[in-house]
Amino acid sequence: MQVSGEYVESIATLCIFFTFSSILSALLHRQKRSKTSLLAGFANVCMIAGALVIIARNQLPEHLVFVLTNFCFEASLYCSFLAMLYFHQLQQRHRRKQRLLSLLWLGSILLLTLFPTLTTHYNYRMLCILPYYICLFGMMSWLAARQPSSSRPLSQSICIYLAMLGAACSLLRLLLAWSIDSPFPQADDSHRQTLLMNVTAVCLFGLALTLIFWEFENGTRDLQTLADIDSLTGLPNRRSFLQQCRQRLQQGQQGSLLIFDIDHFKQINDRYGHLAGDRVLRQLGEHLRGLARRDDLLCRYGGEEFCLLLQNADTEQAGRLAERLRSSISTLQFAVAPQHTLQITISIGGVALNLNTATAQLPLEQWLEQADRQLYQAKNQGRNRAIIAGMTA
Ligand SMILES: Nc1nc2c(ncn2[C@@H]2O[C@H](COP(=O)(O)OP(=O)(O)OP(=O)(O)O)[C@@H](O)[C@H]2O)c(=O)[nH]1
Repeated sequence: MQVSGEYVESIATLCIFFTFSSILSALLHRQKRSKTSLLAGFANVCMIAGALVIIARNQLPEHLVFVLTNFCFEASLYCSFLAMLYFHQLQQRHRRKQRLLSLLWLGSILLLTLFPTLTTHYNYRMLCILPYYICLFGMMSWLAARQPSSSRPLSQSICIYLAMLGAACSLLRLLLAWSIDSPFPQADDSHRQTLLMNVTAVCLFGLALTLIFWEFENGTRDLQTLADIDSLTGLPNRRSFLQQCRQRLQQGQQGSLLIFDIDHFKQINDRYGHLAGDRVLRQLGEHLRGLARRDDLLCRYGGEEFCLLLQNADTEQAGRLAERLRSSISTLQFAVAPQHTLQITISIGGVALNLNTATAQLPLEQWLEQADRQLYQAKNQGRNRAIIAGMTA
């Protein structure tokens, strides 16, 4: 049986993919079994099936080898495409595109199976299969690029470039194959085609693998958000606040620490219900976010208590800021039910973190205790007031 040089030279590359696939399976086992991971994993299984067909080419009719390998590689590309749709939850929105591309895929395979004479002309063969590759790679780079992301993760960029490279290689293959009117390309043409085919195969494999990493990166980011953010107000929680405060203290930064607490919050819960209380906390969180300066650290410390670390603010500045905060909150209207609003007041206790004094080495917990003591005083003195480290603002 005559064996195309194109296939022989590809075997080494495809064997390398086979090795990579073991790493991939290991990764898949560590991941939650989402549809994206499973489809991307299946894409690589299809690649390996294609590679096995090539390795066993001497035992199979040449025409069958050609049809089977293309079936496997096209299936692999289609699975990667589906994985990307599932990853971005776009599978419902792009139903028509999916149908069109699956028709293109099956159509090209049927054409090659039913009309074996087509395979005697290299350019016709390529015309049957390469438009599908160009379409799918092109669509994948478009899908990956249009996903909004404030800071583009590395996997997203790699996905975009791999898909663009795959589309470019397939287009170049088609252009170069156009003039080859024989069953197989000769010498130089064959080398060029093989090289481009191998690069396309690497793109295919890389895409599926990168999609898995992308999902993994997103998952890690989501977990981090869950660990750091209070789900009711969207503000940082106590844990992440304390962590950032400690970092700032270690860097020797000056500032003041305020703890504030809604006055008689229990009455709001008792009178309007817990959900209304939640609504008040959420709205207060939004107002505080608007009032805090860019470098300040704000958090929901727990229950109806919030904390604010004022960057570079001494006792006097902290007093002024606390007073401004207290008076602006007391004028706001909080919606607790449709067409029902109420006003609240807060009490504030604060302390300046003056690191030039003898207290510079105090651990953060002691600063918090001091601020809490001032808050306790503010409550005892009748609420709706701010007391900063002994001075009343
Ligand atoms: N709705 C709602 N209520 C909460 C939440 N966390 C704590 N609370 C309530 O906040 C109330 C706090 O009550 P207290 O500690 O007695 O304080 P207070 O009524 O604000 O009185 P003072 O602080 O002394 O002015 C309790 O009723 C808690 O159930 C929450 O996430 N949502």
